[in-house]
Amino acid sequence: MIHVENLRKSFVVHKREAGVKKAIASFFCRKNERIYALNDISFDIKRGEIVGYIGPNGAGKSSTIKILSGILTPDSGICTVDQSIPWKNRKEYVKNIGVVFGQRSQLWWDIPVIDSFYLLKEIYEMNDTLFQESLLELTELLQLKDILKTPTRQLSLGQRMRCEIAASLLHRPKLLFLDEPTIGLDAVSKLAVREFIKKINREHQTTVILTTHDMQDIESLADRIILIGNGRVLLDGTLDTLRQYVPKVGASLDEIMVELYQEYNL
Ligand SMILES: Nc1ncnc2c1ncn2[C@@H]1O[C@H](COP(=O)(O)OP(=O)(O)OP(=O)(O)O)[C@@H](O)[C@H]1O
Repeated sequence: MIHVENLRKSFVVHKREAGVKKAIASFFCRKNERIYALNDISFDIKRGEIVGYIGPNGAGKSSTIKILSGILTPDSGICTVDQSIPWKNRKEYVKNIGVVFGQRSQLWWDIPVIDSFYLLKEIYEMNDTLFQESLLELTELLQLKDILKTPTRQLSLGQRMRCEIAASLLHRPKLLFLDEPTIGLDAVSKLAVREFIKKINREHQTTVILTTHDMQDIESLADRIILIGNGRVLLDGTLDTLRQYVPKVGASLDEIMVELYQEYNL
């Protein structure tokens, strides 16, 4: 379903120097530097998989998700999702994907959630029957009934995240990108989100790519883990593969990650 080969992405950033004098000098004479967010990433993902895409801060996880969802274009490399190139013909492409960025909202801030859903219906060009079916299913599964008429800005984080996930799935995409979907959620909301992800994967064979720093998300959801660091794939396997790398009896997944990051100098 997803084929990624030798993907590279760099950004040109303004180089800032420490100290007031150097900061003033660099204001008049800008020095730029190129940083490599993705440095040769390759992987394939099959339909129906739940993949945990993990790595330390700045590893390149969000950049990959942005390329896969067509928001960013890479410098070079191949990236296809069901034969489509994500950043080409985006209007059609987005009908097949759902995206949740835990740190950002795709809902309109000042209007009731249900109105955002109606706007998304138009954007995805959904027919009335499919929209009503989907809305009913998601409202029930994510317990949205009492919050649909509330403007997004008045929702708690947990309520908003349930609405974000519903918004990403209204048009029944085959592929779902979740970028830190449980960030800041309490234990009850985290469990509810995890259960919901398992359910839609099981019942609709939705392929899920999940980035998170919460190793319990990974433990509960991911069949497969792709660990990246400094824009490269460091490990691609199951949780057991990860555990075998650090054969320390009784080590938690967080401890294993710390050891791995140290081993790879991340
Ligand atoms: N728009 C941008 N302009 C400049 N640099 C960027 C931009 N987006 C990302 N980067 C840089 O690319 C690298 C990878 O960033 P990215 O956000 O993909 O990492 P990440 O693995 O998602 O990190 P985190 O876990 O902190 O969210 C970082 O060094 C980051 O500073």
